[in-house]
Amino acid sequence: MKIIVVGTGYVGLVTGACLSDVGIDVTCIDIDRKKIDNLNEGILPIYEPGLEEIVHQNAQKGRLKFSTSIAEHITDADIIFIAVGTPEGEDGSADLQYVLAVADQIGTHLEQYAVVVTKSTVPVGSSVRVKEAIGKAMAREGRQVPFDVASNPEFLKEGAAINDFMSPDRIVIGVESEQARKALEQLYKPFLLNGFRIIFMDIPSAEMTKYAANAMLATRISFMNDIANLCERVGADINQVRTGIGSDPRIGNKFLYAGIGYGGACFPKDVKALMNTGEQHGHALRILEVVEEVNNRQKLVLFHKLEKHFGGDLAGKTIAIWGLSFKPQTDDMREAPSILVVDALVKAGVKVQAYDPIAIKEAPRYIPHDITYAEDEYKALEGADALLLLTEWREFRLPDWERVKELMKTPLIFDGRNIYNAKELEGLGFNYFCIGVGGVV
Ligand SMILES: NC(=O)c1ccc[n+]([C@@H]2O[C@H](COP(=O)([O-])OP(=O)(O)OC[C@H]3O[C@@H](n4cnc5c(N)ncnc54)[C@H](O)[C@@H]3O)[C@@H](O)[C@H]2O)c1
Ligand SMILES: O=c1ccn([C@@H]2O[C@H](COP(=O)(O)OP(=O)(O)O[C@H]3O[C@H](CO)[C@@H](O)[C@H](O)[C@H]3O)[C@@H](O)[C@H]2O)c(=O)[nH]1
Repeated sequence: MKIIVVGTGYVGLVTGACLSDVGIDVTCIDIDRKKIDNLNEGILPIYEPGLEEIVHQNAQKGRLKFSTSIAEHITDADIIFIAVGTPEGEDGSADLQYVLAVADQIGTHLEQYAVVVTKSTVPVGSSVRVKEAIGKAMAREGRQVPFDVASNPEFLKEGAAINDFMSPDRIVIGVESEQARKALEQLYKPFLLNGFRIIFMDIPSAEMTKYAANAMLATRISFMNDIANLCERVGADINQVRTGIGSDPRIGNKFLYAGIGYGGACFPKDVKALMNTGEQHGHALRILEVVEEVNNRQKLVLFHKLEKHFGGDLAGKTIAIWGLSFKPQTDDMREAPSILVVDALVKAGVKVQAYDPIAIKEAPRYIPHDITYAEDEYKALEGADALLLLTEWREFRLPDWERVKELMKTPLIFDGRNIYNAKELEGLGFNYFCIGVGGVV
């Protein structure tokens, strides 16, 4: 079996690497020549735990190749994955231009039957548009080659992508032909050995499943953040409330963590795209409007606590930040709450000293201010009036508190991820604030 994966970002590279790791011959294609040149030299474009090793091993064995040319590699491909970006368009809809450009290329060069699978997150109806774009390109070239389209949305989480791909809870596949169904069943066999399952459905339902899943998870997070803010006001503790409600199997204990709002390459844009689909079909998704509003507000909740603490005047203060990426174990800065927090701090006249173990290289592309990027977490604390914990990297969990206190001008901590223990820190002489805990605020 031979596979092509078009788009070599977080999803495409993980998909290509993991498929090659079970023995399949994979070529990853990207329009970005620098990315491909680097990959051919063993340099990865992203940070994802465990990915580098898999890429190197399989590239060495000749099972995983990288190229900029669909034309050169499409000849004997059985399955072609489209895994390019679907960024937010001006009106909030998913921009399909990259997906359709790939479809055009496929139609231009396809020589024998293949299944064209959309892995990118795309609105309902996109597979129809992919099919049309392929057909149009074939007509332009004066050829007719049989092909099928399918939808196989990806559910991996950044920072845990390899495990999510290798041991998926489920694989969702939308098909409209038996031949496509068989090809994809065969492809995913190696991943089903541990009892995981493929859920086959029609294509529109598969496309909708992806958005519904992300919108549901985003809703849980906004719900918990809203409850957390209420907990602060009534003297309850969101951490205890989470344990209490999470023990009900109908609710479950995952994705219930209050914090500084959801960010990343997916939830913010997918919630907007689903709302846009609703509007286009005369059915406004009112719940998601509020989910988004609560999230936007939550991203600045820590800043407002800090501002309140200093009586509304932050000018001239030095603030340390630990963590810039939108979540731990990734260098991804897309829609990271840190971008808004830094912006608000700088506009309030604050000197920002930030540290992130991995995203520190990527951060300046997203943070348009001249802030200090510290070499390590302790350097960021020098002379700081307060510390804001924005991303719960493991290495921030048990710092040397005595050293932290010595370095800071004032022992004041605002924890945006609730990773520290209020009593312990207060015992050590810190003034501690977190999210959703009455009495601590
Ligand atoms: N990042 C995630 O965790 C995640 C998880 C599940 C689904 N998704 C979805 O998967 C899709 C890809 O997301 P991503 O985060 O991997 O994107 P990304 O921005 O990291 O990568 C996209 C890649 O596609 C390449 N590309 C664009 N046009 C191309 C073309 N015409 N030919 C070849 N390559 C082209 C770009 O150069 C880039 O390398 C999106 O629809 C996203 O919503 C993302
Ligand atoms: O209880 C929680 C869980 C997550 N988050 C935040 O939510 C965001 C997203 O986190 P996560 O879902 O772990 O990472 P992503 O890589 O964005 O993964 C989501 O988006 C992907 C792209 O569509 C999907 O494939 C995944 O299934 C889906 O979890 C981050 O800002 C987290 O800090 C919380 O605030 N509280």
